[in-house]
Amino acid sequence: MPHSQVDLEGKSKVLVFGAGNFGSCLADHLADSLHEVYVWSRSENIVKILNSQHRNPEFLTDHVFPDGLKAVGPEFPSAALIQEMDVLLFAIPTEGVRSTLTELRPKLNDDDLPLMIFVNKGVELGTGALTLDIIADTCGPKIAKASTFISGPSFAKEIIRRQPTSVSVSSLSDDAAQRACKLFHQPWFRCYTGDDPVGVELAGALKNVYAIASGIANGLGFENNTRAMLITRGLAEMTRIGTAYGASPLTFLSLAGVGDLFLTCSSPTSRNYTVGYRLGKGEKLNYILETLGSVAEGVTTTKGLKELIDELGVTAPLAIAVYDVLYEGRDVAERAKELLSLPPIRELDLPLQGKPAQRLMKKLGLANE
Ligand SMILES: NC(=O)C1=CN([C@@H]2O[C@H](COP(=O)(O)OP(=O)(O)OC[C@H]3O[C@@H](n4cnc5c(N)ncnc54)[C@H](O)[C@@H]3O)[C@@H](O)[C@H]2O)C=CC1
Ligand SMILES: O=C(CO)COP(=O)(O)O
Repeated sequence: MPHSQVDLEGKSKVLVFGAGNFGSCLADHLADSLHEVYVWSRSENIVKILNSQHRNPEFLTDHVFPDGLKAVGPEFPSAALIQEMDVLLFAIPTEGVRSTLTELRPKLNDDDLPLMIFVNKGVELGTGALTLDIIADTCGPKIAKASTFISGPSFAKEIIRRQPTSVSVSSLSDDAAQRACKLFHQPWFRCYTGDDPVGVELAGALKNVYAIASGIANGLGFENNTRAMLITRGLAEMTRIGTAYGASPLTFLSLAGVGDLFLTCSSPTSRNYTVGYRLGKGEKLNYILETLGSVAEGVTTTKGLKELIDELGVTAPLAIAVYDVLYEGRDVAERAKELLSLPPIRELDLPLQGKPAQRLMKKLGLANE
């Protein structure tokens, strides 16, 4: 039976790309549900220790992984292994997606394509591209249209302890979203399907920028009222950007939207919040990134977002302020003071345009010229 027809309520073969915090935790979740799971790491040490001691020496180091979980690498997985898989799950930062898919593409069997699921939360540096766009460029529209995006309030450190968690599972293909949902859904990991991957991707990427802002505010000594202001005005800004892009405004009220925004703006478990907090305390960005030990996608996303905001012509004072602090060397306290001195505006205003998403849908053959 072709992999695309495999009923994922049964047991599936899954290859996870990336053995960082999120890749390891999702591999653990799926192996625990008795799927046959392989995780690829570029680190020889991680592969060795995961296979011999069922531990990841760099991420989630306290956790003992299921015996059935197998690590592969550091070489890129072989065509033979890839073609055996029902599902490929990509848990690598957005900056690595294009090169990974370029290497993967010739190894795929076009007559028997696996379900492809992406969990990264960012826009590509230099191009501002969403992952859906990167997939279309590297793998073509057929694979892009069937790709699925999982996003939502989901700290790896809590999933690994089976804290009840919910996520948005979105794809242009309802069948693919349903299959991904069946694969992951458990009482402690509830999945909600949807058909706005553009909105889900934008929400997941943008919330990281506002998490940096929230961390900065807390680092500067501001408390709960200020955080609530940032979350609410951040949501208005995200929705404005997303709607101008062509996403549904409702997506920003989903788990991938306000759910993840609330989570990452409120907790030091968030790496993006932590980057902001340390900036607010006066540390230098380079030093923070060198010592963080894990990716904070919001830092690169802020750069791509600035270009997108300019292109769309939307008002996004919080995102621009984060950009100024990260990339223009602006002093955090001074920049916060400027934000607080802005004149009042109408509270809710959504421009309905959507040209980038329309261009992307045309590329995928889903919209008329
Ligand atoms: N940690 C979390 O709680 C969550 C993370 N995410 C997203 O998942 C993605 C991965 O995040 P984490 O696993 O937390 O990051 P991490 O920093 O813990 O691990 C990233 C992993 O990707 C690998 N990697 C980096 N560049 C690569 C490349 N070019 N090719 C192949 N592998 C590469 C690294 O070696 C590492 O194993 C990010 O986009 C993040 O926003 C999403 C939800 C929750
Ligand atoms: O996206 C996340 C949880 O949903 C993780 O956030 P950080 O990348 O800021 O740690």
